[in-house]
Order: sequence, then C-alpha cells, then structure tokens
Amino acid sequence: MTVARLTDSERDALLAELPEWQLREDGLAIVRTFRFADFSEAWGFMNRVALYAEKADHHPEWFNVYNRVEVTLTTHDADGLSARDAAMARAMETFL
Ligand SMILES: C[C@H](O)[C@H](O)[C@H]1CNC2=NC(N)=NC(=O)C2=N1
Repeated sequence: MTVARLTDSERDALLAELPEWQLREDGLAIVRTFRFADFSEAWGFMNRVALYAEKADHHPEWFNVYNRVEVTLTTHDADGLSARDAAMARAMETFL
C-alpha cells in the first residue's frame, strides 16, 4: 500500500512541534531515545506503544537495553515520513 509522504513544510512543522525528536541524517525518519527509571518502566512504555502499533497497523523500529529505548519512526510504504509517524510520535509522548 502506498502512503503519502509528508511535505518538507509538514516535516518541519512536526519537528518544531516535537523538540525531543530529531530528523535522521537521511531525512527519511525521526528518532528519539527514551530513558526510564528501570527496565520495568521501559517495558511498560513499550507495551503501550505495541498496543497502539497493532491498532494503527504502524510499527516502530526500536532497540531496548535495560532502561533505554531507542526509537526510529518511518513509513516503509512511503519510503519516508508520513502522517502515521507523526501520529505515533505524538502518541508516544502521551505514553510516558
Ligand atoms: C501489511 C501492513 O499493513 C503493512 O506492512 C504496514 C505494517 N506496519 C508498518 N509500519 C511501518 N512503520 N511502516 C509501514 O509501512 C507499515 N506497513
């Protein structure tokens, strides 16, 4: 399925709205590292995100070590950033 990519101005507005997130060097993804008190807190967050991901049919790329969760959001079906990544990043902020 093809999904529309964000325009440059939509992408810039998203980055302004979400200061904790950074554009990956290739411009095709946004990234953020979350740090929690311990593994249990990190895992709880990942659980909330996982439930959202299944409902939205949109899935994060992530890497977890103990209390750290490194997240990359991109839309494979768009070969870059889409509104789905924006929605997921906003949702993650509410799951903290
Ligand atoms: C078949 C299924 O709907 C697609 O593969 C979905 C699943 N989750 C996805 N997640 C992400 N991040 N990008 C996608 O393009 C994507 N596509």
